[in-house]
Amino acid sequence: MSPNWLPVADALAAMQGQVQALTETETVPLAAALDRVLAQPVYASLNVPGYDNSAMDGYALRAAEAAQPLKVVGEAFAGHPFKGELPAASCVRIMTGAQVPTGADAVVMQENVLRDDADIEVQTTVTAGDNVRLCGSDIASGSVVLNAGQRLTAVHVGLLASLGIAEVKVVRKLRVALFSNGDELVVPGEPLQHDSQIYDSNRFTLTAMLQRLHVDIIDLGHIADDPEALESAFKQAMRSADIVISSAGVSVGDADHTKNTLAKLGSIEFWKIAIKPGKPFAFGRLGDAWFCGLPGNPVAAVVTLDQLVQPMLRRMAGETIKAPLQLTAKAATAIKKRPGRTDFQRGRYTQRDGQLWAEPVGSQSSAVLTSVAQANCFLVLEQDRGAIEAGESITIQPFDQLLT
Ligand SMILES: Nc1nc2c(c(=O)[nH]1)N[C@H]1C(S)=C(S)[C@@H](COP(=O)(O)OP(=O)(O)OC[C@H]3O[C@@H](n4cnc5c(N)ncnc54)[C@H](O)[C@@H]3O)O[C@H]1N2
Ligand code: MOO
Repeated sequence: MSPNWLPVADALAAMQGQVQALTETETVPLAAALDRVLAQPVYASLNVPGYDNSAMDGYALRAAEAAQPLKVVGEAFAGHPFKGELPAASCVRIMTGAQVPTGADAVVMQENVLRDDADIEVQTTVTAGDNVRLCGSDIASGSVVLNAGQRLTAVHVGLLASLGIAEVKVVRKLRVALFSNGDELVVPGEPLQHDSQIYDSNRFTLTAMLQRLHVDIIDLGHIADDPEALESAFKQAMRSADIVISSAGVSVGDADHTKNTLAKLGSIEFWKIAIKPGKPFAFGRLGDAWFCGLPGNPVAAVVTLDQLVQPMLRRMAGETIKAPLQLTAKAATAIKKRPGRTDFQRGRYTQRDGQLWAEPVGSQSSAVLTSVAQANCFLVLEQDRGAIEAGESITIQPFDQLLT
């Protein structure tokens, strides 16, 4: 193995260590809060539920009196409570969500009650607290409901609404400039002029993956393999973005100008990672912006954005980072692998007889995007590992939000 290839964990640690979370914030209404990152913790200013209420349609009563006939003295509906205290030897007809009357300490489901005009007979044993949802049992007033750094899901938005919160302070969106590089590239929709042209698929794949991260994308199109054109794209990108991402031109070919341009306008932090695919990944500084140069091979671009750039983007966006979900599976077939790089092979996992099984799918060439389309996970094969036999344990990483 070349000593210059940085292990994946070291690359991730270096990127995480260097970038900082944005400090600018904005306040957004709840309806626009989905997928934004909280800039400060949210405290509950009230109890949820705000009062003891019934979990069932039935009768509110005192558990200690449940064995005797009880007189129905009134009704309680959600939003329309029973007024006053429950008299002795009586009960209140109550609906789900209605406030439990003062004095009552349990609710009996109507299915467990015999009703005869104005009286009921309870047909079951009753304990105080039965079918009562206590005030503050979901959220206690004064408690932290969500921490700063939380990316808001639909359920988080619902929690905030349940507290009466109409707007939240979030970290401003990350600005990501993106361009692809290569004389062979043609924009989809335009005709290919000759045999050695290809469609610029990477810019569309990467844009779509970035959309899942809810960043603002500054699309600079595709740039020719020309140092001057590249320099001007770099300059435009670094003026407008927090992070600049490019595809292709990071290898050692005569038309691979990305690295030199980065060195000229900024600095290269590292280049060449022990990852397969994606080895010629470049990371550096461009003025106030960060730069990630993804390799041109379509699968390498996908893997490096997902595995190396995504955690860094999340950190810059102010998010508290979680390690990706990794599971242990058994290899369903033998798997080709050479020691030297951590492989992210495209695979499929299934569950059979209580056991996860996984195997590579399609071609493992980094030019073959269809294998990613057929896969549902990465087979994460450790750097020092060699060929794997069927039945050996392997680590899999189910595709995350960027790839599903
Ligand atoms: N002598 C060496 N050659 C190569 C090495 C190496 O270490 N030594 N590394 C190989 C690896 S690994 C990769 S990955 C590629 C990376 O190449 P570049 O990032 O410089 O990209 P290009 O050479 O321009 O293109 C590679 C490949 O990808 C296609 N491509 C480029 N852009 C797009 C796009 N926007 N959409 C779709 N496809 C794209 C391009 O046509 C090439 O086929 O270098 C190896 N070579
Ligand atoms: O990164 Mo390259 O895609 O390993 O072939």
